[in-house]
Amino acid sequence: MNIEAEKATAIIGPSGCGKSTFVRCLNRLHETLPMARVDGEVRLGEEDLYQMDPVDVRRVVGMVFQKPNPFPTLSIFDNVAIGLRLGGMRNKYELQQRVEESLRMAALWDEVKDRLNSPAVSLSGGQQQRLCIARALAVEPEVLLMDEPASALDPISTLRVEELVEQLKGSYTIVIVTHNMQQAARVADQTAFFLNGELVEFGDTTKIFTKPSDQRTEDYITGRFG
Ligand SMILES: Nc1ncnc2c1ncn2[C@@H]1O[C@H](COP(=O)(O)OP(=O)(O)OP(=O)(O)O)[C@@H](O)[C@H]1O
Repeated sequence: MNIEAEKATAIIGPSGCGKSTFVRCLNRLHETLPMARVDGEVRLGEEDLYQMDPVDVRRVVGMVFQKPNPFPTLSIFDNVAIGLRLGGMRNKYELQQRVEESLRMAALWDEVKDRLNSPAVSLSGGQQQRLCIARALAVEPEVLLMDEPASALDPISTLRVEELVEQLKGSYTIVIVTHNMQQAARVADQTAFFLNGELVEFGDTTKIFTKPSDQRTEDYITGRFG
């Protein structure tokens, strides 16, 4: 698959078809599983991600998971700052700047600017998810992987996350796993359809949803299965 830079690519397919497994290959998370074996190649520009230090890979390729997972003992500020501090940023002013910028990009700043020292877990689920997006953006990744980022959220928070994907895709390369075909159609420029661990079809979202080449894609998007 040639995932285009600074666009949003959706990964769709029925439950268990391998969507999460696929995106986890893109930032090498699956290697943490016992008995994992690696085949093939993932390139970011000219660089082979599997030749890089995995810690560097995860800085360049950030990830947001289905359930918001802020660090429960840390404040809102520290959740966003942690990656920067681990990367060696010590200057307080610089940290503040970057935290604010990341929270603004995640469309959360206005809601939290007066309580940055409150625990992250005091936020609503939708706010926590935007906090996790801010945490991922703080270290300035090139790619943002989102594994069903809105499926645990209410409709209003879902809409906010979708709006965010729209905004972010001009600056970041986004790969979003979604169960929701309408969501894929709304936010993604390109869509990949997976079935039984196999990539069946990949192309422009409009084409996948209006004129798919493969019968299995057509059956899935018209609701015949899955
Ligand atoms: N290409 C593959 N070959 C063999 N097994 C695979 C392949 N891809 C995924 N699997 C296995 O299939 C199972 C489901 O995969 P995964 O969780 O990635 O699916 P999913 O599409 O994200 O599912 P869900 O939508 O329910 O979250 C896992 O046990 C995974 O190890």
